[in-house]
Amino acid sequence: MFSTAFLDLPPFVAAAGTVRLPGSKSISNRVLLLAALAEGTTTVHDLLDSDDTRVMLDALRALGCGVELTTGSTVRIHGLNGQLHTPQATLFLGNAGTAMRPLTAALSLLGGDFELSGVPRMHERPIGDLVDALTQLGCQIDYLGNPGYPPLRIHPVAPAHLTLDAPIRVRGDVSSQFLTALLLALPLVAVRDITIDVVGELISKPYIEITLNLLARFGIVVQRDGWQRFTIPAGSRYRSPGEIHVEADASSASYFIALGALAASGGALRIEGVGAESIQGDIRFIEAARQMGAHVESGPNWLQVARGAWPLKAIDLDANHIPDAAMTLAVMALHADGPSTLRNIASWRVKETDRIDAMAAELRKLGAMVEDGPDFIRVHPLAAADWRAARIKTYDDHRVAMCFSLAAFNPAGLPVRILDPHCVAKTFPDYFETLFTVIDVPEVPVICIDGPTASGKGTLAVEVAHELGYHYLDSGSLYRVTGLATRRKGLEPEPAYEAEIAALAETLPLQFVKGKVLLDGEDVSDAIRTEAAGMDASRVSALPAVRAALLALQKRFRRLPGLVADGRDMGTVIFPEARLKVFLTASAAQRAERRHKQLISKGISTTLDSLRADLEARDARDSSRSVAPLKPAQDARRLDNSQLSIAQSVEQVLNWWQETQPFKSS
Ligand SMILES: Nc1ncnc2c1ncn2[C@@H]1O[C@H](COP(=O)(O)OP(=O)(O)OP(=O)(O)O)[C@@H](O)[C@H]1O
Ligand SMILES: Nc1ccn([C@@H]2O[C@H](COP(=O)(O)O)[C@@H](O)[C@H]2O)c(=O)n1
Repeated sequence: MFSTAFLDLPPFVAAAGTVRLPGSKSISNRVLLLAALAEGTTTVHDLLDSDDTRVMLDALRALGCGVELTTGSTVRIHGLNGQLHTPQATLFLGNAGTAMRPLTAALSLLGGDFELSGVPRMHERPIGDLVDALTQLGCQIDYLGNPGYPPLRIHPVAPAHLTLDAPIRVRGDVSSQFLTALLLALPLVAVRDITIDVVGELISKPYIEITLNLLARFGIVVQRDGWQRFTIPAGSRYRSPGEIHVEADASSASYFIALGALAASGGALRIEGVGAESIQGDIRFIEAARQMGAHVESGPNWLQVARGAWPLKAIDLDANHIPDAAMTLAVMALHADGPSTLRNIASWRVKETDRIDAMAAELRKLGAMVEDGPDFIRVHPLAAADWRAARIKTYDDHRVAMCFSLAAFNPAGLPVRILDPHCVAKTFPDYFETLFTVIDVPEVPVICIDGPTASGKGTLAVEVAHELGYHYLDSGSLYRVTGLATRRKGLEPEPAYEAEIAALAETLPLQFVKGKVLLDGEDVSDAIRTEAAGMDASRVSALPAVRAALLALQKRFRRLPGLVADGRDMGTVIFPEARLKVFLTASAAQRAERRHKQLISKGISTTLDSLRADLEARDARDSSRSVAPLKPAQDARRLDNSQLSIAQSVEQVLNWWQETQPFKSS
């Protein structure tokens, strides 16, 4: 997961391969609540691990429900059998509508004292229609902030005081989650038939189908009369199915379906975990994608997508049945043969953010012409010359972030910057990592930082990599480990043993794990950091065959979203095409002093004079060797950090990097 302030996506040219998607958020949170209310233990497999499921699990624990995390995505829930062990709790539900709405209904009926709150955006998401419906029943709920919105206080009500004989009326035209909440909760008190009447045209019907389907898995068979009336039969009781598997998220599939439809070549994109027989309404995104020209094949548990028509065909769609996935169509529409209109999407305005406003604003940043209204958005195609490199604001909305990652696929070959990429944690924490496994880019960005010993290259490179979310290559550690392996083999780091040492380097059993360097499984991080090890590294690094042996390994570090590499020849030999090369220096006196402090802090005793002599000798050898000598690349930017703090050096390099990017004016 990327927790950086932004993530830059280089332009995509192709996509191919296989992705396995995380579990559906809608199914995960419904299943968790049903399992908690049911009698018996439910083992939930393939549960989504995300912000929204975590708040639901925390809430269930706070309510006294037994939650056992077994393997990574399997959870065992010990059901409460409709009886609360803890009839008092304060629950923080983040921005999870799939937790806030059903828990409000269930806790109002279970009897107890509860306070439910969330992040500020949750307090702007309406819940009044659900509270009104529950109040008709006799539940007692107070608004602790603005009327009609969380936070809420729920007071205990005895079941005998609930009015269950008249139909409960609930609005269906703002959010289908209100009806879902009632359907999930009312079996708790079904001593007689309970009828729910939907007022207004029910939106997002497929989500209600998921609810009914899952209720049936837990023993509750709801009678449905069209989409206006639902009856929970008297005597309904939740019974655990024992084991239940969560399908992969069909809305998340939409980004990869779109990618397959957009990618020019590279073969098909296969999506595993969800298929044509999914119970999720958003699977119907496939129909819309096909309408736009995507070539989609499907099986029970997989999808395979390739580009069909190109440009894509413009679409005019009532997207009420696929509200979440339809956002992806808005980005695909940039590549269509005319304006595309998505209608009947008023619910976008009350989601994680006002999604109509958000999509329109960010599409305009890319250069697109967009029209929008209370319940529609119309997106005009974008010609290659009109695309702009944009910084995409994500509004703490996972779907905005994921949709706009697709803007990195554009005919102008422009990158896209996604601000606050961490918001994908709501439903797909590893979204970007998954994306990077299937896309092809013309150039993975690299920043090279070369310079003499103890100039601060490693410190600077690690910080810059951290800020950008890039990978990091400490190339010196490869020579250091080679030097150590040489000694352990009883060899001298001398030209006489060049072939043997190169053979060692070629097959180093080396791993980098959580900042540690492992040689054949042994943590050698400290052993390679002594000055003697540095000197051995310098000796082996002067051997041409050793340098050649380590070449391919270093190049393999260049992976998306980018790399910061430090060493002596990063800019001159390993990545000569890098857009930013920094040659970092500091006076010998400063460097010796820094290294002295560094070693003393690690409990290694040494003297300033000997250190300075050692580092000067090492620099002299590194600069004078015949292959890949230490020297600035012709196009390197020089940075003398003798008088700079680490933070100032980092800022300078990030500013230089910024200058190489086309985001300035957006
Ligand atoms: N700008 C700076 N100001 C003060 N101290 C710094 C600065 N940059 C780095 N240092 C400190 O100098 C020491 C050496 O830095 P670092 O290990 O990053 O150097 P290096 O160039 O990677 O060394 P080597 O080439 O030997 O691996 C560290 O203790 C680090 O905290
Ligand atoms: N790209 C590189 C990196 C390092 N070396 C040699 O390894 C020695 C140790 O490197 P540190 O950065 O960890 O101090 C260094 O003195 C160089 O001789 C190299 O040749 N090329």
